[in-house]
Amino acid sequence: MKGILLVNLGSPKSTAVNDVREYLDEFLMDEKVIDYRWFFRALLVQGIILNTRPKKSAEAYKTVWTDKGSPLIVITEKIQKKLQKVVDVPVEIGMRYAQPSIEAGIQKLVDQGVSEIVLFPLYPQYAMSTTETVVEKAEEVRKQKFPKVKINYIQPFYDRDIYINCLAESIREKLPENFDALQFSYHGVPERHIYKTDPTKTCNLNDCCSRESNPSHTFCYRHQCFKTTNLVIEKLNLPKEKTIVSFQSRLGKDKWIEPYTDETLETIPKKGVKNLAIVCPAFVSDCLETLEEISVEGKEQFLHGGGENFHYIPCLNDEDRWIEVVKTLCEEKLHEFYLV
Ligand SMILES: C=CC1=C(C)c2cc3[nH]c(cc4nc(cc5[nH]c(cc1n2)c(C)c5CCC(=O)O)C(CCC(=O)O)=C4C)c(C)c3C=C
Ligand SMILES: [Fe+2]
Ligand SMILES: [Fe+2]
Repeated sequence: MKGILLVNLGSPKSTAVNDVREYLDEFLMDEKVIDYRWFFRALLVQGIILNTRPKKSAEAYKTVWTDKGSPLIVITEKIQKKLQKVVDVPVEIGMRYAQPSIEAGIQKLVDQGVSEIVLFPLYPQYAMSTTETVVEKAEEVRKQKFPKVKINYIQPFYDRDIYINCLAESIREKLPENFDALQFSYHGVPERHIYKTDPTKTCNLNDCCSRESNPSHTFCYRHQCFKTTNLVIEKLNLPKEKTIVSFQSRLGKDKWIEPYTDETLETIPKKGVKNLAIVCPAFVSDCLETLEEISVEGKEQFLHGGGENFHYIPCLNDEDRWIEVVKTLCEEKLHEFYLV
């Protein structure tokens, strides 16, 4: 029997500082996220970051937390429930970090008689710190705990027509009547991650990422963000000069991919952008990084820089048109089980 596992990043189990610390410890000690050798990673994460960040992050989580828990998990559960209504195989969720874990999700499917799983990492663009770590973790769990189970992974869908149409329509509906620019703010990654995962060693992180084709693009997160943006802009018929791409959520002292969202928000009002619409297409569900970092902090940065109107466009969340896309992508992979 077949089943579907939707995998998202995960959140702390509560906004208590200790729970946030435990979550950040698991997340940041993942060598696909902070890719230093164990000793240096432990020194940075456990010796420095975990001394101060959990308190600050817990405060931020408190501002977005709902009665039912973290927005990211609540929304992923809503996607699961809606998808379950339109497909005829069991659907479960698993988080890369904290609970409900990937292992718990697979166990629930196995308990329902599933032996062939379509696993959907809920990230449109490929990154070592998202897609790759999910696949690695799921394979580790499968080999250790469920050796008889087969898993088929859904690939990044950043340029798929069905996804682009869905994202463009969702943005179109929510765009305010008057805006000077539409900003696409993607989660950032350290530059080093892109060089590391580029098997062709051809990406220079400059104009290369915006070229139409280059062998490095399959694993270039920066290119995939540009591509999603360009395809959406085309669908929306927007002039390119009216759009901005930037990368948010930097952590630590390394160089991250540019341009940075916070700096952009502070400077664009001086260049004439007073009315801004902003969307975050690296996230399929709203979460701390969109609801707090962009909607609250980002808005302050923009207004502080001289901006007048800041309009945040929510993620796809559990919109029906997005559930249709999830269904189609899952069904494609479910069918592949019949072909092998
Ligand atoms: C959308 C894709 C994501 C990428 C790429 C990504 C890379 C990445 N993130 C960190 C550090 C942190 N990220 C945090 C939160 C967070 N990150 C993503 C997604 C991506 N991260 C999401 C969906 C969330 C929100 C989780 C939630 O519960 O709502 C955090 C925790 C919050 C905080 O303290 O600010 C950290 C830390 C790194 C280092 C990284 C790439 C190397
Ligand atoms: Fe992150
Ligand atoms: Fe690139």
